[in-house]
Amino acid sequence: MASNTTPSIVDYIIVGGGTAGLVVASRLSEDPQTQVLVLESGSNISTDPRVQDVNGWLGLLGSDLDWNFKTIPQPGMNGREYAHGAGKALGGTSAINGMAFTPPAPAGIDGWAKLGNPRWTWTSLVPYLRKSYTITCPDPSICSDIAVDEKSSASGPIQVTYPALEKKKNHVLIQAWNNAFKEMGFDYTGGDILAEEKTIGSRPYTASIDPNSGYRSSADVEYGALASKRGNVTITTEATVLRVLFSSSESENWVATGVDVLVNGQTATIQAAKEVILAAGTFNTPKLLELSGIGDKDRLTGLGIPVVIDNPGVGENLQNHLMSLYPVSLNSHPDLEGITPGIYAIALIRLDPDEQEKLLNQHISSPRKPHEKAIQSIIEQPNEASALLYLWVMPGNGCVLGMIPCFPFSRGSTHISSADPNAKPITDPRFFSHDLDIEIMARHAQTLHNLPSAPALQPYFQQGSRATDLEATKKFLREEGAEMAHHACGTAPMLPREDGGVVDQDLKVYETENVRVVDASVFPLISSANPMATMYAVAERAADLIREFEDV
Ligand SMILES: Cc1cc2nc3c(=O)[nH]c(=O)nc-3n(C[C@H](O)[C@H](O)[C@H](O)COP(=O)(O)OP(=O)(O)OC[C@H]3O[C@@H](n4cnc5c(N)ncnc54)[C@H](O)[C@@H]3O)c2cc1C
Repeated sequence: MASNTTPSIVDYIIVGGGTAGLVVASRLSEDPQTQVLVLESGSNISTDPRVQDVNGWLGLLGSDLDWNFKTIPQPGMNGREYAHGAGKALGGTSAINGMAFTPPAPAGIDGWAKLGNPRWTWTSLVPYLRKSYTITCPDPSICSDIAVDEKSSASGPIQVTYPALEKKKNHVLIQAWNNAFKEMGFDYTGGDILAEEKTIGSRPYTASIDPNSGYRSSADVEYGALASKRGNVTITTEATVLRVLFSSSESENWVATGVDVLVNGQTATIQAAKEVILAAGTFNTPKLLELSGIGDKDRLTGLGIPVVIDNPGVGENLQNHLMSLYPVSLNSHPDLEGITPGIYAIALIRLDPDEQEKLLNQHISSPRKPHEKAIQSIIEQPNEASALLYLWVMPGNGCVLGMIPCFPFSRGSTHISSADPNAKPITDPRFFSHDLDIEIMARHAQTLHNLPSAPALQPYFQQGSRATDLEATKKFLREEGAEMAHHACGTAPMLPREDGGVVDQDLKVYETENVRVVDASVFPLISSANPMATMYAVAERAADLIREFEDV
């Protein structure tokens, strides 16, 4: 798959062979006349048992396959700092992640339009979601048992399945979970996972696992393999791009001529006849933009980097999910004999609407910022969720109940602090810097802590002792109970320039002729849940924009 002979000129240079980069490489190379080069820092580990093993992904964090980014201490979280994973390998983070495959909430994507991108709506994205994955039941009779509709409107390279459904024994606990949420007013939503009618409700857990091989189905294994069969694609691994090069601006916009890349210990210049596409991820893409002279002029000048485009939005708007985990023990109940470990089910829930309205009025001051308005308009809709809960059975009698608030209000940043390409960026998510985040999370944490005593679940769970008083819950979350999910995005956002935007609706970097960003840094608003499914769809659409199949 990977090549040692890197061409010196191609049509498209894709910086980063990760989740998004390999989708774009695979689609652009469908035209045999188009020469595509992927430059990836990591190596090709597609057949490495460590990544294939779907149960071993937690062990990849902090390994040689991880960029090992870190946040600075977070004042809103008792000064804690966090290690943020990011895949350094062909396949990028799709090769090391937790594989939860959760499509975005329709209203969440419509929020992108509300933020100033009228042509990015749920309706415009859904064909690309369908184009990116195929979902298969482990066994049709098993799926009908739990009311999963076998029919799906999707057919694409990423293989998705329902891992917990395979063992019929597991269904009792899943049914109990569904019943518990039904009792709370959140009905089960089986069927097509691209549910358009409503986001709230419980649903089966779906993961990017190939049901035939039982291995991880990642961008390298699926899209990368498609691309590498073609003679017009070169994938060079262990190649780190240092900067994008520009010709002096004769016209209104800057033209990228290529990149400088470190490969085999040597710096080489590679030319792009058409475009440079940055797909280096949420932390490395803004870093590369800044190293290339695109960013806040004072920051760049202070570091001795010649300014190409003064855009203070680069590296700002960082968003990430927080999560809270509640370890509980299962009872030795006959219904649970022989159950297998793994994530069983999820549920998307919302707060009591009156309480939520009070909170929004109390904690958002006027004038409301664009993202505050957009989030409010999403979570006020009766069918939209403000948190995702999940049930994860551990080996033995252990179990973890998890909760992730869907749309955080806090915004952070990631910036270079040195012109040295080897230096890590300084990342400050500013968790809980917006009051609403702790208020909303604490209320959902109370629901989480009460779950084991829900009538439908109570026979199966030993009762825990977590505080449910609101103030105590807030304190607990700040001090130890809130953890960072690895869903960072938004640091080169698709937004109007005056609102801090870095790319336009064609994903083109403002004031450039031919530099695009296609990775999670363009998300103007975080996906309601795990972002990988959204990433694949955005990358599929980006490929059509680049080859002008679609005129947004
Ligand atoms: C531990 C962990 C668990 C997660 N679990 C889930 C989950 O279960 N479900 C879910 O939906 N999401 C999950 N995510 C998030 C999700 O995987 C990411 O949001 C998504 O994969 C990001 O895709 P991307 O294309 O933006 O970046 P990436 O996939 O990270 O791709 C960027 C690529 O660029 C390369 N690169 C960077 N800099 C350079 C450079 N200078 N030169 C050349 N190459 C470079 C990188 O090595 C990498 O391959 C998880 C993330 C982590 C870290």
